[in-house]
Amino acid sequence: MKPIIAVNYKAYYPYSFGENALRIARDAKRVWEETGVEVILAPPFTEIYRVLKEVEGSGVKVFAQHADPVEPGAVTGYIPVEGLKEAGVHGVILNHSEHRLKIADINALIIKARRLGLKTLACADVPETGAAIALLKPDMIAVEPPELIGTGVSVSKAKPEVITNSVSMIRSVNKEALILTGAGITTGEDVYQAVKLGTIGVLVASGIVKAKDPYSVMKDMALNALKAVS
Ligand SMILES: O=C[C@H](O)COP(=O)(O)O
Repeated sequence: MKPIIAVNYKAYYPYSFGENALRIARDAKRVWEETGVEVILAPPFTEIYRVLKEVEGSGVKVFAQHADPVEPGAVTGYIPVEGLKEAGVHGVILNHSEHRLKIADINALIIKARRLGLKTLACADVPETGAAIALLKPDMIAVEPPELIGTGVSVSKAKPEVITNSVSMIRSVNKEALILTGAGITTGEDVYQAVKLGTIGVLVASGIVKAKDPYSVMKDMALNALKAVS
């Protein structure tokens, strides 16, 4: 199975927006072409259109960072899944630590996304919530200890037990979901360890989005992920 590098742009300024957002998209396309690793980009809502255009024709997938548990209609400022589908994304991140959802809403959003043909990447803070969310059958689950997010101290090195426990707890209730991890991942070595510990890839933000050369970081992560699965 191909390893996955999922890049959450978050809303870093100026890194996540405008020309910078496009640069990361071009870099991702190059990494996908050169390594065949599955690359997922999650730009801010404002950048979805141009990032999608930039990666068109490649294997790079574009996800939204969030969807609101609302039906389309008089819901000013909210983003229903139907709107994301129209925007052309391939999938959506749900329940990120910085944008949490109630479990009932995660369930409803996963069901709706599936009906509309969108993939779901659901996040959890600890292995136990990862297993609870696994019962809802998202396509992917990323377990990320919130205290390590954005620190540059990787979950693979600081809390490897979070990864191994996540894998065993999630697998006890769901044999199919793709398991990712994240928080503080900055190097290829971090990715190598995460995959060796049982995941199929990582969800990364600052280590790529704020890097001087996002291409080199992404490429190193992709090559290490491949080395770990071989
Ligand atoms: O969605 C990504 C995670 O929150 C990890 O963020 P980070 O790579 O900046 O630690």
